[in-house]
Amino acid sequence: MSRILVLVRHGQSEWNLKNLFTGWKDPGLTEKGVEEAKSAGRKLKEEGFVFDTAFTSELSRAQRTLDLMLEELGQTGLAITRDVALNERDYGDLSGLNKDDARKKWGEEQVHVWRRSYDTPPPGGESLKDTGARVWPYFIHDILPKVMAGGTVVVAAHGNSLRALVMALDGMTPDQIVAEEIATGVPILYRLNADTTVAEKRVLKD
Ligand SMILES: O=C(O)[C@H](O)COP(=O)(O)O
Repeated sequence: MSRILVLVRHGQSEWNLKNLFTGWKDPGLTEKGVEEAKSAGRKLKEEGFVFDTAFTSELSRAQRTLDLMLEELGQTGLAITRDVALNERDYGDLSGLNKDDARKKWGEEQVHVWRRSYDTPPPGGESLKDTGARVWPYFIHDILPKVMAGGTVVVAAHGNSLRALVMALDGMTPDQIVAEEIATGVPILYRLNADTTVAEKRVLKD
């Protein structure tokens, strides 16, 4: 019974590099992002992971990251389920704006609240709570049963869709989640107990 869940945020995107709010926009990976994805795959291979199934969002940066990891793992034929529920938080009216320009316009504190608070949505977009309201049910109905069946499951997704998942798995409060950052291309491993609680968590940093 392995009950392993691996979460990976996509590698650096073109808009991460340009420091733009991205949300549901769909830029590709940079060269560095491609390298980060390959390196995540190599780390998982070194650890001996063989996945039973994979999940990703409907955005190409997460899909490409997953494909590159699976190539490194020699698992290109793996079944992949793509679902909009795993997409990045919708950044609404901020999408496409430069993050430093936004700080100049609305102030450092307001922008931080939009980016990291639990329940304050950016204008026209989703709060982390809103993002969780679509990520959590999808996780419970579609992903968790595969893990609980003894599977080894990989999820390639986004900074905030993964913050929502980590919040639930780690039992974090709305205050605690403010400080949680998910790095690009760094696998986060969870091994679950038979009652779905977390037996072990490891972050595969360099
Ligand atoms: O959508 C974005 O801009 C990024 O992927 C995540 O942004 P954040 O660091 O502001 O949450």
